[in-house]
Amino acid sequence: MSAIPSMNAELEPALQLHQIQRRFNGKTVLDGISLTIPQGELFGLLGPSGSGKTTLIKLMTGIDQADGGSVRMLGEPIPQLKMLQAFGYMAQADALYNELTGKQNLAFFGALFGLKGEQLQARIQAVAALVELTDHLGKPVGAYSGGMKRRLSLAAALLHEPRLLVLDEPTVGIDPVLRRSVWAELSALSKQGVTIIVTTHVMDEAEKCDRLGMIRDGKLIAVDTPEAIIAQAGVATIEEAFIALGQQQAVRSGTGATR
Ligand SMILES: Nc1ncnc2c1ncn2[C@@H]1O[C@H](COP(=O)(O)OP(=O)(O)OP(=O)(O)O)[C@@H](O)[C@H]1O
Repeated sequence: MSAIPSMNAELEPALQLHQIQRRFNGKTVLDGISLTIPQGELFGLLGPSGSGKTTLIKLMTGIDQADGGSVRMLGEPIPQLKMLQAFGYMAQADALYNELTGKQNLAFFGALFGLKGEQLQARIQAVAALVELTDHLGKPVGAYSGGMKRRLSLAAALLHEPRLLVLDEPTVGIDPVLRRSVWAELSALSKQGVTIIVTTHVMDEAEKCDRLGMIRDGKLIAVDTPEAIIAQAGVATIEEAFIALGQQQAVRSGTGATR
């Protein structure tokens, strides 16, 4: 595992968001979001397209800054340069170099995290095996399929063995068999104490999370275990809960939307 940023980091929540506000061009995109995610939790963020999931995830890592409220990662205020080593981030759009091979891409990202020599080579092999790309490491990324690029981005986020993983729709474009193996690995990492925050549209993925945050129109409308959210909505599945709680929120906020 990478170095712990502060003496008390073991005792701190992985993330603490307090009253987060974010506006773009005068429009409020995140509105008063408060959320604490303890270390070791597998936390899922669920919400319709445009509800603010990516914006929230960017604020959690310090890639973007809130207009109001505060974010702490492992007890440290975010954004902060030294915290960049503390987490692995997989963006929704793959930030890969098409003209470089898969291996060269991983070597580049590994070097950014201070990995070198045998350690770097060993980590490249380990993460490539994990996402089943070992046989494709020598190919230029421009020749990869969309799913292969997603898998390479996930491998890059895992290279430096971060204590916190922030993944924006990591399984989009990945076939169901590999999706299952990626989730098996996320569950295994979570059991080892790695905190994982993941956005998803896929309901069976949401059910695998320890807790879920449902976001709608920039507000957190439910935060709890999948079972408790289903019970709260008085329905049988997460998908139904998602629809029912969304409709209740729409009625409360007077938007009338039914998504
Ligand atoms: N840099 C930006 N400038 C202006 N508007 C933005 C910017 N980033 C996000 N938005 C707006 O904020 C809202 C929330 O976007 P966000 O990408 O966070 O949603 P999302 O829930 O991640 O959606 P999806 O599931 O489709 O990825 C949208 O209305 C989007 O257009």
